[in-house]
Amino acid sequence: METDSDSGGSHISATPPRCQNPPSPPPPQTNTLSSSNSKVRVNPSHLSETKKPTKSKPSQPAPPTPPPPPSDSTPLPTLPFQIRRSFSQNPSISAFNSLETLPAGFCSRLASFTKIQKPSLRFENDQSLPTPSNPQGINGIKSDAFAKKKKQINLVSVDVPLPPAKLRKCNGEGNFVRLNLNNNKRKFANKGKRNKSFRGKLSYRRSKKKLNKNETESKGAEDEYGLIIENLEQNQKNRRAAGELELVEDAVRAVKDEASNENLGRLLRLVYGYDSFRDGQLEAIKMVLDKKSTMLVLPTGAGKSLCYQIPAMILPGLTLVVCPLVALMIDQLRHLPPVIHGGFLSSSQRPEEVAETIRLIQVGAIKVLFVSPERFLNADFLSIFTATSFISLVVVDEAHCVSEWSHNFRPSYMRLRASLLRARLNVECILAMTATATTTTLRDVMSALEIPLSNLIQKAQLRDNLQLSVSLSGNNRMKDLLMLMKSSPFTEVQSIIIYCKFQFETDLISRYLCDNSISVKSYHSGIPAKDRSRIQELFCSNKIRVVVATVAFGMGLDKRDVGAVIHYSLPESLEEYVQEIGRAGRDGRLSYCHLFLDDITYFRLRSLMYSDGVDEYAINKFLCQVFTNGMNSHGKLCSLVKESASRKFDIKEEVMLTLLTCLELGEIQYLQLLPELNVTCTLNFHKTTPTLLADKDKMVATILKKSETKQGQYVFDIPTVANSIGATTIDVSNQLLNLKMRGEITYELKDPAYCYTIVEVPSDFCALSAHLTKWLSEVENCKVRKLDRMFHAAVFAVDVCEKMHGCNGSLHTPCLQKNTLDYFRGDDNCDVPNKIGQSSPFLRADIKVFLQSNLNAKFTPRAVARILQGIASPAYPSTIWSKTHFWGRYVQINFQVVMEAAKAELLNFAGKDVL
Ligand SMILES: Nc1ncnc2c1ncn2[C@@H]1O[C@H](COP(=O)(O)OP(=O)(O)OP(=O)(O)O)[C@@H](O)[C@H]1O
Repeated sequence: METDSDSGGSHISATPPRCQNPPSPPPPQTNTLSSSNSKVRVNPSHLSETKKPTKSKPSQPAPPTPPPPPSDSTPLPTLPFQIRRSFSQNPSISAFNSLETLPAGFCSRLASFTKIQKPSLRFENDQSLPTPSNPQGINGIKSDAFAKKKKQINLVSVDVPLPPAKLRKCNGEGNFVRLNLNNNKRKFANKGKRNKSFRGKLSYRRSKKKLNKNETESKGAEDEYGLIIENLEQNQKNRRAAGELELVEDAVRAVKDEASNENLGRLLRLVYGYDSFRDGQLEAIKMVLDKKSTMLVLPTGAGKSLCYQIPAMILPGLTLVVCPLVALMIDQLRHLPPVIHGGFLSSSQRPEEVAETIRLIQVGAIKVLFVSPERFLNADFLSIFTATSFISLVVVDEAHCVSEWSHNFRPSYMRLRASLLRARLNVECILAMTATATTTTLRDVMSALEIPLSNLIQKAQLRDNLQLSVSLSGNNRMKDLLMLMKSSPFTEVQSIIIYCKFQFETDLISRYLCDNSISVKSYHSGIPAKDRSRIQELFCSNKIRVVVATVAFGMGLDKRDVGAVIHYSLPESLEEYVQEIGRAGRDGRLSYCHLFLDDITYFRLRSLMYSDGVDEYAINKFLCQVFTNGMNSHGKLCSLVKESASRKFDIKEEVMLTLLTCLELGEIQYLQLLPELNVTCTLNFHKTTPTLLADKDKMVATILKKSETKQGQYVFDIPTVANSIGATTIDVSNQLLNLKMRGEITYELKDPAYCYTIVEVPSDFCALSAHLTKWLSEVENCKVRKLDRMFHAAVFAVDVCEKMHGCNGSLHTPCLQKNTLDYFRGDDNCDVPNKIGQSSPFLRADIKVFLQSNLNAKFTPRAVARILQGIASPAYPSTIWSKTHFWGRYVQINFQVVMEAAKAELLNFAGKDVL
């Protein structure tokens, strides 16, 4: 089985990899929704399909064409941020972005802002502005700016000001400038604002246009008339906005004077248009304004974002929001109310975009900044924050990711420990937010972030408007699904999300539903990002009724009227279940959540829970490589090429990262991680001969010494060169870029690697490997327990509860709610009965045959057990090993039992690597 990247960025103890290899289509069967078939026999053929090869293409050297040298006078002439340079000529505008510092005469300046804003409102449609056909535009904005603006989601510009109107009712339009750049400017800028009479005039204009096709004179007059109306409309809006902004200004001042319920309520009404706070919101906002670090646990869709947005308006410094996924950041950014200027930093941005965002932070033009936890590896990022651009609040969104006992642990979240935040960023207050955390997870998160137990705000983690049901399903789940979709209440529901475990399933199901006249699209991380956002857009605008998706869909999706969520496959934990059903009924209306339960999915998922495990022996070898690399080079740069190391030690890349992070952030700091880098450089010289250039440039001289030459190209390792000249990898990259800009060289980088410097070499490798192995195995067991709890809750609903807890027929809301809430509130460490087999009479014999038929291969017990359970690993990829008919044959037997049997059989084989 191949890993599917739809794990939402999860790592070792998080969501296990998704399987991409399709099982054989289920044979036709007659069971219906009610005729369940819980005793599913495992059919090995379902588990041994051919896998899609994931081999990466060897990269080709770039054609050696030197780029044209740029002009000195215009260093980055075509960049979108050029548009905003006028900011520096008008420093007062920066104040606009901080409600904290709104100047007294602010509103009177609004008129001049709108003068600038007018062209930007018309940016897309106005022929006088740059378009692909008119690249220059009246303002001389070049076509590149036009072409690139779509990408500039975080362009919170200071001379393209806030939207003049729309202070009331935050409707997800977010910051105007960002939305401009999302290609929807016009739509958003005017959305819902034109009054009836204006619409009437527009349609009058349109119909007139049709009638008088050739009457150009009257058309011109009509356009002029339209423009006058539009300008009047705009002026009115600006006046309204000025008035409303003044009110917001007043309300902010009032809250700063006294954070009373009344003052906060007024601000809520003005900025969001909501009448009252929801449960938990006011409490959380007040705690944060009191600078008390807080743990906030509210159900999905309960309005957690507002709990940092309001403080961001009041607090003097920046609010830094840490999000696990870029998509989530962008989504949150879009949902900021227009009065709060936001930005984000991510590795997907171009250096110029990052530089511009940093500049805006430094001039105080950004109030809320979204970053990924990986950003904390970057020394440049940490150095942005100074006495003038300081952080008032750090928000840890999806805070459960901090804990390895959560369903979605991310090692990079370990970087968010309070001690580190305080030491590096001088952070006073932390707000941690989640919708799904067990007591164990909460304790862990609060301890890492040093949040006192008394500062926990926790409300029930399930909303009452979700009607929950489960049904057993056998071999023809697709047919069951179709029947469900064609029955009440699902037929009446406008928007439905169907969650599947594997990418191939989403495509298969969406084809099947399409064939049965249902408007549907599939969504998973294998689909190009552009298409994914299009699908999300179509779904949000009700142009597609159903989305069949993996876990990749939904995080941050705030479509209020999703009426149903169907789980085609069992979720991996109750946390995942709650997150996903939480996409339904965000408008508070009754919504339907159905789960199909089948044993095969459970067995397969349970096997996958073991795909991250590592043997002590492998960890020991890994540690040797990590530290022997730099035995004599304390403080020097070291790197570990991800792909080759992963294959060599048979450890997944995410697990290697987890281990390295533990070595950095554990009790003893053994190393310091640096940003990841492509470390192998293949370089061509163009203008000057290499030796002549080496005479003038120390780095080039070192490159010549440290390179291998292949067909006239110089191939070298960036950290090696950096170490030799006593520079950082960033310095080397910058110098290379500089030479490239001068037309001297072209180069290509490959081999993504983890980079680090060694702080201390461990004194006892064996003890350290034992410790890390034990930890990884505890994390693995925790994941297995979570899956068992999910399975148990679903089985209980269909098999056991029968009219207990008020359940009725196929509706299981009371018992599922109870089981879920008990799980979140109680001890999640306890084992529950499971269906997994503990022995098989043929197991040992099959292992023996398997080993005999693969005498040339070297196996560990774990490797054998993985193959028998159909789990791919870096050294035993499914492309090769799924061809054996033993692949996945023992998926229904406990992994540990299979591993023990493999160990015993391996011991009988002399010459094998037995552990
Ligand atoms: N006091 C309120 N009154 C009415 N609607 C509100 C209120 N607070 C927030 N909302 C709305 O509720 C919706 C969900 O808010 P938000 O996205 O912040 O939820 P969330 O708790 O972060 O959910 P998730 O965990 O699923 O991301 C938004 O549309 C938001 O505008």
